Amino acid sequence: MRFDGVWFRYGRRADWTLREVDAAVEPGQTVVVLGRNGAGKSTLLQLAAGVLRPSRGVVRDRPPIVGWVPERFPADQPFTAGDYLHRMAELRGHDPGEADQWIERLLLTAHTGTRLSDLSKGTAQKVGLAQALIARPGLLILDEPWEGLDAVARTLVPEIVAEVTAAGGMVLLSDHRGETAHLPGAIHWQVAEGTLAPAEPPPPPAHDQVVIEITVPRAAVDETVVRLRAQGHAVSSVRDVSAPNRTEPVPGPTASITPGGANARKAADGSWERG
Ligand SMILES: Nc1ncnc2c1ncn2[C@@H]1O[C@H](COP(=O)(O)OP(=O)(O)OP(=O)(O)O)[C@@H](O)[C@H]1O
Repeated sequence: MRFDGVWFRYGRRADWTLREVDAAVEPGQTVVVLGRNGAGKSTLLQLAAGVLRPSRGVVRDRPPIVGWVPERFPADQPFTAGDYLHRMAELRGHDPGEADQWIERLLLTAHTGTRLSDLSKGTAQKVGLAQALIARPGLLILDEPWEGLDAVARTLVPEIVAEVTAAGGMVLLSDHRGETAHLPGAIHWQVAEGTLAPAEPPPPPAHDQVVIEITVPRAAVDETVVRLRAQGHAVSSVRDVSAPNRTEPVPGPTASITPGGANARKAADGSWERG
């Protein structure tokens, strides 16, 4: 699917929300759209979904089945969650029972008899996700899929994304808090000032990280730091167990480490010298 010279504004006299967007998503690819609040991420996703039409330019080669999960599920509908999902399965030409696998997987069984308007935000989001997946989409569009979800459901999102892409589908999702940093293989786009550009993945949020302490022989310090960094881990310091209060920062991702490397020796003032 590709955006071919796409421009968009919300009214004839409004400022352009997006200008000259040229970008492509390949089958099996996950694209994370980054950008601050109001940058135009949802607008871009709705153009991809076909919910909005470009003011100029065109979106080409959109897969025939699109699953779109808006940032807020429109819960103002006169159905229970179960009725709604069974009807959506039917509308999409599937057996209504096919909704049940998603009801179970997304832990919605206890909520099937609840009216959509009485669901919590997170549960309503899961109903929105289920309706998109029932369709077996070739393009799955998730607008801030982490918002409002409980811890269990949050872990399901990367799993589901991986399944859709493994089946050759494309996934386009927005993330203003950088929570999707660890979606393996995803590419990133940044929307800013109305334009779209490729971006580096943001670092994982601090609350999503832990510190693991490991102990290695002194002779293996250099090699261990290099290997851990090559595996994508952040190594920030090395502590000498014989001087527990002395912690040496490890400069730069490629710089050699302190203290001192394999042949280091301790100086009289307690600092480490290279051997
Ligand atoms: N229906 C609309 N009519 C007019 N302007 C709109 C409409 N929807 C969004 N906008 C405006 O377009 C701009 C981009 O909005 P959009 O929702 O795409 O941003 P976003 O990056 O998704 O932000 P957020 O993270 O807050 O959802 C904003 O200035 C917003 O106020």
